[in-house]
Formats: sequence, C-alpha cells, structure tokens
Amino acid sequence: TRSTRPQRLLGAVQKSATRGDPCSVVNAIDQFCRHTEWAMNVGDEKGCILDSVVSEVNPATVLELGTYCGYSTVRIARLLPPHAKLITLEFNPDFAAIARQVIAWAGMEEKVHLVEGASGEWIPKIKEQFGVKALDLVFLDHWKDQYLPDTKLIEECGLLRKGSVLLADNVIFPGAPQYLEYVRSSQQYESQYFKSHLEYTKVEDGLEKSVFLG
Ligand SMILES: Nc1ncc2ncn(CCCCCNC(=O)c3cc(-c4ccc(F)cc4)cc(O)c3O)c2n1
Ligand SMILES: [Mg+2]
Repeated sequence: TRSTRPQRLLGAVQKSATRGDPCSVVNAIDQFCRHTEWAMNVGDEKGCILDSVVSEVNPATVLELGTYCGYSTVRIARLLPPHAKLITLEFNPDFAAIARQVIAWAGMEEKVHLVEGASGEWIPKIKEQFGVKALDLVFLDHWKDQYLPDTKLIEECGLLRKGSVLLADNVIFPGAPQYLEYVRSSQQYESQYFKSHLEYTKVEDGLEKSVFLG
C-alpha cells in the first residue's frame, strides 16, 4: 500500500539528515516540504520567529499541543538547556509514531516527553504526571478551534505563572479567530502579532505571542 506523507517525510530525514544533529533534521524537513511535498510543519520562516521567542523565554518547561511529525518539537528542543522539559501532545497515533522517530534521529529524546492523547484529556494531568509547577512556554499548533478551550483549561488547571508565554501558530490561516479575540481583549494577557506566511507558501499567516500577566 502507498506510504503516508509522514512516512515520506521521515524517509527524507533518514536519507538527508545526520543522526544526532537537530539542525540537519530541521533543514531536511524544510527542503523536503519546500521542494518535494508540502506538509503542515510550522516551517522555516515562522520557525525563526519561534526560535527567537524560545531563546527569549529560555523555558525550563514547554508544552506543545499538536506534535505532527515533530518538526517544531525538534526546533524547540534543540534550543533548550540540558534539563529543560518539552511535553508534546499528539492525538493521532500514526503521527506520534513518526514523530518519535524524527525526535530520536535528532537525538532530542532526553528533553522530550511525547504523549499520545487529546489535549483536553491530558492538560489536567500534566502537574501530577510530570511534576510540573508551571508552564514557561506553550506552543499551540493543534486543532485551531481547540486553541481557546484549551487555553482556558490551562488557566483553570493553574499551569500559568506571571510571565508564562503562549505562542500560537496559524492565527490567520487556517485561522483561530475566537482565540485571537480572547487573548487580545483579555486584561490577563499582553498580546503581539508576528506577521509571516503559511509554511512554504506566500499566503499570509502569523504567530500570536501572548504573555500571561497573572
Ligand atoms: N485536541 C487535540 N489534542 C492533541 C492533538 N494532536 C493533534 N491534534 C489534531 C491537530 C491536527 C493538526 C493541526 N494543525 C493543522 O490543522 C494545520 C493545518 C494547516 C493547513 C492545512 C491545510 C491548508 F490548505 C493550509 C494550512 C497548517 C498548519 O500549520 C496547521 O498546524 C490534536 N488535537
Ligand atoms: Mg501549524
């Protein structure tokens, strides 16, 4: 039977990237998605904005919602200090299976906990399961209509502290209008839009960075 797009993306990583070199994994995926087959990774252009936010926050604990093939997981993990933790939630077992291999190829297993399951089910378990007191950075890249309910759930679970940063992908395309309205109008957040493009295209998209004010 025909391979899947995630399987072909993993093949490109195993063919072109160096084991243990996260930058070569990121570059191999970008090359593949730009020149061979588009895939819904945050990509290189928005990825540079992601890098700058991760470097600025220098997080000890990161939550990623929506792993897909692990591109942004590797992109974030490569910038984290040795004992920092990245918890990434993936709903789709086939995506999770590929992401584990991409993360392993990059040599990032130590810093990454990949959890298979729905965000709504797992967010309430994070404190006890991972001994997390607060999330320093949340990267939202899962179902766009889940961004708002999951943000409210993260607040209700007491997972944010003064200065915690939410960074949301695709706020323009496919779009997360209700989420944008919420973080931009709430007194509890200081929001900033980083204009960019949908991965590997000329279509406008961007990232919204929202600092929790407590
Ligand atoms: N609740 C829960 N918990 C955990 C979970 N893990 C995964 N999921 C389900 C998420 C499924 C993938 C989400 N990502 C996207 O849909 C996405 C799409 C495009 C795109 C597509 C077609 C176009 F023509 C143009 C742009 C581009 C992007 O950058 C995207 O991120 C979960 N859900
Ligand atoms: Mg995305």
